[in-house]
Amino acid sequence: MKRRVSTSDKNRWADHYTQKARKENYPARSVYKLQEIQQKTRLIRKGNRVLDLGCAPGSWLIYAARLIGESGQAVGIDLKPVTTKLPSNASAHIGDLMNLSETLHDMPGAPFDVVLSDMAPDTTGNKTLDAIRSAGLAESALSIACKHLVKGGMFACKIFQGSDFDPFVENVRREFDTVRIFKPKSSRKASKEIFVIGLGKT
Ligand SMILES: C[S@@+](CC[C@H](N)C(=O)[O-])C[C@H]1O[C@@H](n2cnc3c(N)ncnc32)[C@H](O)[C@@H]1O
Repeated sequence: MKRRVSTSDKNRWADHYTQKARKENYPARSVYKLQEIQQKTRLIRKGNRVLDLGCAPGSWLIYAARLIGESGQAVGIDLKPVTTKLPSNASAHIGDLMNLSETLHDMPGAPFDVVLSDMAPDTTGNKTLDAIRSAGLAESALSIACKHLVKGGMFACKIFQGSDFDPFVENVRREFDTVRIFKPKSSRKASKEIFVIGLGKT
């Protein structure tokens, strides 16, 4: 018989990742989504230059900085400041990525080996509207990746599934050798979020 998932079960689940993040000194449990993506695709490598779009509060940035080591460089951008202390090979900048693409040429580390986007809109509760906004952010991330990735570069991007999801995947397919769609275990089952991964910028 199927067991209903109670609110307390959901809270326990959330607590598991929150507590693990706290123990491992990450400011957010979203780090485990990138960790799963990394285990599946080996997206980020030692010495890489990584651009992290929507980087606050900074857990992806810290994890990426660990993977790339001292010879690499991780640069993050977000509407909000990152207040967590970052390692010396990582930096965070404030900016709105819906209209910042051109100025990214001047960023330290550009052009990049990897572009990540965990950008998400403030959710309204209206799933259709949230998905449209998420797709706008994902398209903006893809356009940044196309302008600022090296040939052969990698891309991983969050999007909420909705009517713009399939066209977005097609747009990524046009720009990369291989495309994978991935729902991490650490992502809430009820969440519409999913990751589109582009391997090998053409
Ligand atoms: C889920 S959080 C990212 C968490 C981050 N990956 C981490 O592990 O710490 C999503 C972020 O996207 C950012 N964001 C949303 N719209 C943005 C925009 N237009 N420009 C820059 N950042 C944006 C939000 O401010 C928010 O911090």
